[in-house]
Parts: sequence; structure tokens; C-alpha cells
Amino acid sequence: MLAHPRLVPRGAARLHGLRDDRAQALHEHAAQQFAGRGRPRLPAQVLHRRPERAAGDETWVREQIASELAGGESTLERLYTGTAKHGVRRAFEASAAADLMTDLGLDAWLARAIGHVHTLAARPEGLRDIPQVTDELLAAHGDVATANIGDAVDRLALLDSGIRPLWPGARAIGRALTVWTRAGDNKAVHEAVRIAVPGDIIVVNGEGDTSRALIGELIAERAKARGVVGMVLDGAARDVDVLAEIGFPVWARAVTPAGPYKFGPGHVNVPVAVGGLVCRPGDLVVADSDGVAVVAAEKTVSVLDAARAVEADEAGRRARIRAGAGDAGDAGGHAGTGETS
Ligand SMILES: O=C([O-])CC(=O)C(=O)O
Ligand SMILES: [Mg+2]
Repeated sequence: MLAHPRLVPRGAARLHGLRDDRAQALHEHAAQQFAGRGRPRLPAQVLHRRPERAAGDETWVREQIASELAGGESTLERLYTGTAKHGVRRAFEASAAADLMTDLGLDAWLARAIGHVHTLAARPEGLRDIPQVTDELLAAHGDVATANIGDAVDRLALLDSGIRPLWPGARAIGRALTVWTRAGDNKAVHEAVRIAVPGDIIVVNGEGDTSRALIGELIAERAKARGVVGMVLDGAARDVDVLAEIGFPVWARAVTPAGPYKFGPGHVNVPVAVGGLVCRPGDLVVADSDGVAVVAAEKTVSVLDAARAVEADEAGRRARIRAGAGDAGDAGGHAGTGETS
């Protein structure tokens, strides 16, 4: 289907590297109209019309749909495989559309949710059996150590050691709400906080920049109030004393008093690179005094079992060492890895 010129959002045009003067003009017109007026309300006469009529293009829209549907089985197959194949790109487009809506003061919740569905559809298994890290599964991780998770998965799944807890004893277990932001800019982090739900942990690819703090006490208070359990930043933070005082756990690459920019661009709920790993929206994140582990949502149950096996094995070995009986030590295997320790 051809993209109708009037329907290309500014963000999508930007993503494709296109210049679309009409989309830009439309955006500017809308921004002017809504400036300072809070959330705009559409007039009743527009709401009662069908959108394609309201846009004055009903014939064009109907022709496009009819020609698409005329393709029969091959069209179906293309729609089916295309859903997965183009999922990540569409997730970025939905995210750009949501950014535009946010700029205009509109509620972008649905656009964000659509982006999330596209991210899930891009998984190899598509939308079938979408893995969910449930609240029960989060609770089941209780006191499991990141070191044991790492050992359970061949010592992979751990962020690099430059990303450290900002206060002693910090610990968090949550579902990843991901952010990819331009270095030193926290506009997208604010957007993530706005859409967060209890049990989320905000994971930010800040491009490893340490020159500006992406978060501080105020954004932490807002996140905490929404049930966010912590933040992991491939970037820097500030206001650490207050973060410790309010018990909001943050892992970051650095601390600096320098504040962030707030202009974007950035994306929310797209797969991100963080500390040398890929973290996808909804993945399990466990963070403690040692560092941060990320477990793919679909692997959490088996990895938890393996981490508990490592834990039990080590508890037994420690008990034997303390009892003066020694243990298999460097001659013995290590549960989960086949290595010695
Ligand atoms: O200015 C910012 O956005 C970061 C910050 O210090 C805070 O949230 O307290
Ligand atoms: Mg501050």
C-alpha cells in the first residue's frame, strides 16, 4: 500500500530520512493550534464522521483497501510474514508517532501499546505464546543473586561491570520498560515514567554517555510513585544521596551533577543495547550489589531453576568448607556451567 502523503507522521518521515513538507506543515499547524491549551478535544462534527471522510479521502482509502484484499492467499501470506519481518521498523514508527502525539499534548498510550505489539511480533516465534514475566515470577526470584543467574547461563546475560549500583545494598527485580535516548537527553525517560506500570524497571540505553545525568531525585520520585522498582542506565545519574534516602535503586555508569537536555529524540519500548547486551521490552531484569542480569522473558522459568541449582550447590560447598571437610573445589564441577570455581 502506498503511504498517503497526508498520513505520514513527522516522526516516521524523519525515520525514513524523507522530507515531507506537508506532514511538517500539518504538524506545525496542529502544534500552534494546541499550544498552551492542554489536551485538545476534537469537535463533535469531526468525531461523528468517519476518519477517511473527515480527511476528504474516502475514495482513495477504499481503493487502497480493495486492491490489497484482492490478492487472496498471497496477500494473506504477505501480511502474515510481513508482520514479523517488519515488526522492529514498525515499532520505531509507532514510537515516533507516539512522540509526535506527546508533543501535541495528546494521549499516546495506544500508540505506545501498538509499538509494543510490533516488537513482540518481530520475535522469531511471532505473537504466539507471548512470554509474560508475571508478578508471581518476579516474586519467585526473591533473593536470587545475579552471580548465580550468570553462572546458570554460561556466565553470559550480565551487563558490563561499568554499570554499578549507586548505593550499597540496592536490589531490584522487574520487567524491562526500555528507553533509547540521545546521549545526555532524558525526554524519553520522562515519557517512560509516564506510561510505567507497577513492576517495571526502566532500562535506558543512554549511549554510554557520562557527561550528563539522565535521572535524579525528582524523576525517581515520580517513577517510584508509579510502582517502578528501579532504573538501569547506560549513562549517568545525580542526586545519589536522595536516591539512597528514598530507597530508589539505580544502576548507572557514572554520577555527575550536570543535568540532562530534554529535547529528544528517543524511543520507548523498543529493543535496546545496554552494558553490552540486548534488552527487550518485558525481559526480566535482576539487579543487586554485584551488577545487573537480563534474562529473555521466554527463558525466565528455566534460568531461575538453573540459578537455584547453582545456589544450592554453592550453599552445600560452603557448608562443607566451614565444617572443615573441604569440597570438590577446583577438581569439582559447577552446577550450570561445567566449570570449576
Ligand atoms: O533534571 C532532571 O531531569 C534530572 C534530575 O536531576 C531530577 O529528576 O531530579
Ligand atoms: Mg534533580
